[in-house]
Amino acid sequence: MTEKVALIGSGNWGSAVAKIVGGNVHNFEHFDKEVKMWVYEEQIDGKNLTEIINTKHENVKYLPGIKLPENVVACPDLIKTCEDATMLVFVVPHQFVSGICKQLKGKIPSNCKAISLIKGIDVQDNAEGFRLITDMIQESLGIQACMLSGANIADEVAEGRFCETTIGYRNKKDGELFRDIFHTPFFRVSIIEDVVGVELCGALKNIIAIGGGLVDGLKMGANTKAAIIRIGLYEMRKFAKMFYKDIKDETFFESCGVADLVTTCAGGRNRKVAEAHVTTGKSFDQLEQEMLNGQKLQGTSTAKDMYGILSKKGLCEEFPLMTTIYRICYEDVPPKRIVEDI
Ligand SMILES: NC(=O)C1=CN([C@@H]2O[C@H](COP(=O)(O)OP(=O)(O)OC[C@H]3O[C@@H](n4cnc5c(N)ncnc54)[C@H](O)[C@@H]3O)[C@@H](O)[C@H]2O)C=CC1
Ligand SMILES: O=C(CO)COP(=O)(O)O
Repeated sequence: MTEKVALIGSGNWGSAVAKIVGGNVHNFEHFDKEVKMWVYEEQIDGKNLTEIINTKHENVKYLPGIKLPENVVACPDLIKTCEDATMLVFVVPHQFVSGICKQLKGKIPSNCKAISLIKGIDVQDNAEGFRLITDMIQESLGIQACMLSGANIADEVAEGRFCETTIGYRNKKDGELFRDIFHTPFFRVSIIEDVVGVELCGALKNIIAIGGGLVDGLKMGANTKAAIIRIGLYEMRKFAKMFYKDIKDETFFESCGVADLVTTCAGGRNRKVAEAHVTTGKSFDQLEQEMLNGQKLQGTSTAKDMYGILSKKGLCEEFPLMTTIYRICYEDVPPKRIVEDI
């Protein structure tokens, strides 16, 4: 059977993976060579971004300087992008997934499979708990979803610098199929049977990355950064296992676990904006606008979601690092409390 891949999202990471997937479909007989990519349409110098991508073969706003394969076709219509696909790759900031799933409901082939590359969780107002993005995709669209996450800063991946990543699967055949479209000699994919573990590592590390940036802004040095990473990993594992006892310990040693935590505390957007929060005193929202040119921070909203869950369950004292990071982001608590309150 011929598989047809559609990419839902075309931001910084979405564009980097478009380069990989567009290249890899040529390596296997069973993949359709056209890869449609849904673009949230916007105007750049009076032109549609989709038109620019389809003529220049470059996402000039979200991944400038990187050529995309010509078989990646940008499309502003979500339904048209997905209606004939058998493999859906979700790669949008987490706050937009629920709206996308609502639009796609009943509009995709029933034999579709999905993979999420999204680092975040879904928390509805007044809800006690939270929902995984892969569960949201599965429940709203009635299809199985794998999860890909790893130490993967998009610009470095797009430049072809070696790194690893992790795919979590429930159904091994799906995991292998998705590995085929992502694996390259410079983007090494491991597949493991732990969707939830891979997903929670990716979501929670974004909160800790804010902590990494705060201590950079405070010029606290390498030992303090290492402490934030260690305590962060401890809280990530404790939280994940508290809600999902079947998550495997080994998952935290994969690229999606400790490696992503290290890279994101060293070089990610959450880190960069948190550092600037300390040095400028500006709010995270303002800095996101000023520094990221339309890219989205995931760590602050995840910290808020997490705090909502912890406070409703009376668990804040058990997770002092995540709680303090939330308070610094949203309650004007001074950044130096990051080391005083943990
Ligand atoms: N950038 C990176 O280095 C990495 C990002 N990720 C994860 O991948 C996911 C997607 O991130 P990026 O591709 O970097 O996105 P991004 O941060 O570049 O986000 C901007 C994208 O959101 C779109 N957008 C804006 N408003 C929208 C709306 N109302 N509805 C739908 N889309 C809208 C923009 O058009 C643009 O494509 C996130 O969960 C992120 O944590 C994972 C690994 C690496
Ligand atoms: O997830 C990432 C790297 O693996 C990117 O992190 P940021 O969103 O902080 O840039």
